Amino acid sequence: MVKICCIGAGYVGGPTMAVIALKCPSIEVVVVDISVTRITAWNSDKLTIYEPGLEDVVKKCRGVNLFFSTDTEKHISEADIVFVSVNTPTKTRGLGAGKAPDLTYWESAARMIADVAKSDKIMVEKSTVPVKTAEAIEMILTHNSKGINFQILSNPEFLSEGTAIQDLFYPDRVLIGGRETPGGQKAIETLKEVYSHWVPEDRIITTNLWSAELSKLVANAFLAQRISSVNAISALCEATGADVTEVAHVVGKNTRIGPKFLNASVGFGGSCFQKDILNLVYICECNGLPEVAHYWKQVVKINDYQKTRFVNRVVASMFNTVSGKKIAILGFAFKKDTGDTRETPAIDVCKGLLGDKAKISIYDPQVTEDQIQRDLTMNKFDWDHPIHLQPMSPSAVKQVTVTWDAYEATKGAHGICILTEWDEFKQLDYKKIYDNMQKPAFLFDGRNVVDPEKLREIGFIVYSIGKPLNAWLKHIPVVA
Ligand SMILES: NC(=O)c1ccc[n+]([C@@H]2O[C@H](COP(=O)([O-])OP(=O)(O)OC[C@H]3O[C@@H](n4cnc5c(N)ncnc54)[C@H](O)[C@@H]3O)[C@@H](O)[C@H]2O)c1
Ligand SMILES: O=c1ccn([C@@H]2O[C@H](COP(=O)(O)OP(=O)(O)O[C@H]3O[C@H](CO)[C@@H](O)[C@H](O)[C@H]3O)[C@@H](O)[C@H]2O)c(=O)[nH]1
Repeated sequence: MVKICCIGAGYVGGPTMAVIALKCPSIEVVVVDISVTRITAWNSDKLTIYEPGLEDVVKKCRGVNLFFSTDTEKHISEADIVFVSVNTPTKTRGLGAGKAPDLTYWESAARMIADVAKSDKIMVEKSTVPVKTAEAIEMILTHNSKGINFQILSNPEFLSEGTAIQDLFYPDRVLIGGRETPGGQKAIETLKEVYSHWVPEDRIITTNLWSAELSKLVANAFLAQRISSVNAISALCEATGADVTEVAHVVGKNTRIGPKFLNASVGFGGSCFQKDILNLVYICECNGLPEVAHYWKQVVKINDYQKTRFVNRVVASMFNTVSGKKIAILGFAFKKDTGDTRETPAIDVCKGLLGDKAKISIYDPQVTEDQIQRDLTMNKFDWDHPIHLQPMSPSAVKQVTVTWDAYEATKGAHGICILTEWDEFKQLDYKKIYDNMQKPAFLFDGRNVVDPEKLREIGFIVYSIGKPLNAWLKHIPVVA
């Protein structure tokens, strides 16, 4: 029986390995992690992450051919294929701080493999890493190999949170990069065989190692660039009376552009886009390509601009101050159908409003109070380290309350900000909400989930990203 071990039981390691186990009953899959809490949760009824469909898959395979363990050494040494799916955070200090990825966890995983391996292994890069990482890993492995043969493959993951299981069941493509040597090609074939259990052959792309590593960064950069492009246009729409939804619809009808990923928003979030673009920027700089670096940096800059613009719009509209006012935040996760808050725009918006002394009341169907408090007190990029290495939140932010009910969160509020596009926010009784708010009642829709006209009929002053403005908002200058 082929044995797979995956190092890192996070948002990628957990779901990808669960799907491999489900689709390949003849393969034993063990997911290991240094975090005891995470492994305990994976072995319990309350999985460590919320992802539609994941629980079903895990329940079907756990204890059969899918296992979660902290016994890293044992399972690495027994495995034929070792996936590495650990964190690759942005460096916070030293060379490349604020841009380059911190490969500490990667390197320690590679050293662990070299230490405990007793037989030949294929090591698969599942984490998103800078191009040429495989070369560094090869060096660590071969210098410590004790005669063992290691083949390194790059097999970046393209799943999106909230749709991870569907993305894994029906991937647009699976990418496998390897060395162009007979050993490298044989390793590619071995991994290809695993995916062939459910992925059609024409969707499995094989390339050289560097193309595979780079393609992952570029794919994310292109996706994020689309959002920054439409978000930049949203500002122009507000200034001119055009409607960004209509503009995006028209533009997306061009088959060369396509309709997906053109929703204007308060900004993109998530653990990947910003980190991966900064990584790309750093690689360009290191390769003497400052113009290319500058080009991609703008995608992140526009995203920051969009978040600041949103906060300024809220404060300016509410008579230039939110001091002492209750602002309800609907949605804290970085997108719907996930409880993940990494780099969520809600953090920046809340911090901006707190900076103006607002009192904030937050409701998100999947995010706990503890998580929100941690997010609002943590420094930039600290969130991307294994949980047990993250700083504890020193003291709760007192001006923030968290509830499990949208009506409670909005009761007595002066304004509402919608920051995640949860479907349930479309169905709320906005008349009831309006009746329980201070007047004038403001609503700032950062995800374009509500119908602004209907809400204006109720009496709200509504701001929707990139849409024609209320008469009141039109005359208020907003400086981002
Ligand atoms: N989250 C996504 O949607 C997504 C999608 C595609 C790619 N990626 C990439 O995949 C990688 C992992 O992302 P994630 O979201 O799963 O991160 P995560 O933080 O959820 O999980 C990483 C896990 O690795 C563990 N870990 C770290 N060092 C370890 C070690 N030496 N031994 C054992 N376990 C160790 C951590 O404790 C943590 O549980 C990143 O490079 C990310 O960029 C993420
Ligand atoms: O039209 C859109 C689409 C998305 N977003 C926002 O963009 C962010 C990222 O969304 P999405 O890409 O759907 O989720 P991720 O889970 O971050 O997935 C991205 O990052 C992963 C990690 O690398 C990749 O594997 C995926 O292919 C890539 O889509 C979220 O805040 C979304 O709300 C918008 O604002 N407008």
